[in-house]
Amino acid sequence: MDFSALKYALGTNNEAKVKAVRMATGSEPVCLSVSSGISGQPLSEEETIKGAINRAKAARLEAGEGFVGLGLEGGLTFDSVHTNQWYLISVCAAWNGEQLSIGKGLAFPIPSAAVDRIKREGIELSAVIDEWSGTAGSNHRGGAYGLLTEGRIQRAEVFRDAVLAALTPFLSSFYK
Ligand SMILES: O=P(O)(O)OP(=O)(O)OP(=O)(O)OC[C@H]1O[C@@H](n2cnc3c(O)ncnc32)[C@H](O)[C@@H]1O
Repeated sequence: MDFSALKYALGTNNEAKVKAVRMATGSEPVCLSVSSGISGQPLSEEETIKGAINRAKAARLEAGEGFVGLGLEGGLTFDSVHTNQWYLISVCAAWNGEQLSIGKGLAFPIPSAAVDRIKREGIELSAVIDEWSGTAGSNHRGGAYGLLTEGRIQRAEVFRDAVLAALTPFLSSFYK
């Protein structure tokens, strides 16, 4: 599969997300600041996927016909069935004008203390992670994955896998 054969319009300038697309496709996306059309802090998988789709479609619309739109969205989801635990998910939507594809990256458990603050104070996950890690802009770098795994997993790597999952049906002959 030649991922670099396609042209990509990415619906953000976020550094971790741009890096993820570079790693997944081996090419440089056109980056466009578009709206996700959802809340700043998605609190369900459904809303997270919706934000990714909105970004992918808006990016392609702005970039034009020859592009595959990519929307990368991070969000939280609660598992009430097995673990009573919140998870961070990283989703990629890909839209080529005809076909929509969704890739879901690693779901990682998020401490309830973080989610309690998000709900109580109306802040976003990045604010909590910035505070806990003593840095700014954590969502452009390792993110919550980086902090919680002490650098073993980076946000860009999780999104890279989500991008590969979303794009593979466009490129692999197994899906034809
Ligand atoms: O610049 P954009 O593309 O908007 O990216 P973002 O990181 O600000 O926003 P997302 O919509 O992907 O994520 C929703 C919120 O969750 C936060 N978030 C998601 N994943 C995170 C991570 O790994 N580390 C820290 N914050 C994260 C993020 O910063 C937002 O406040």
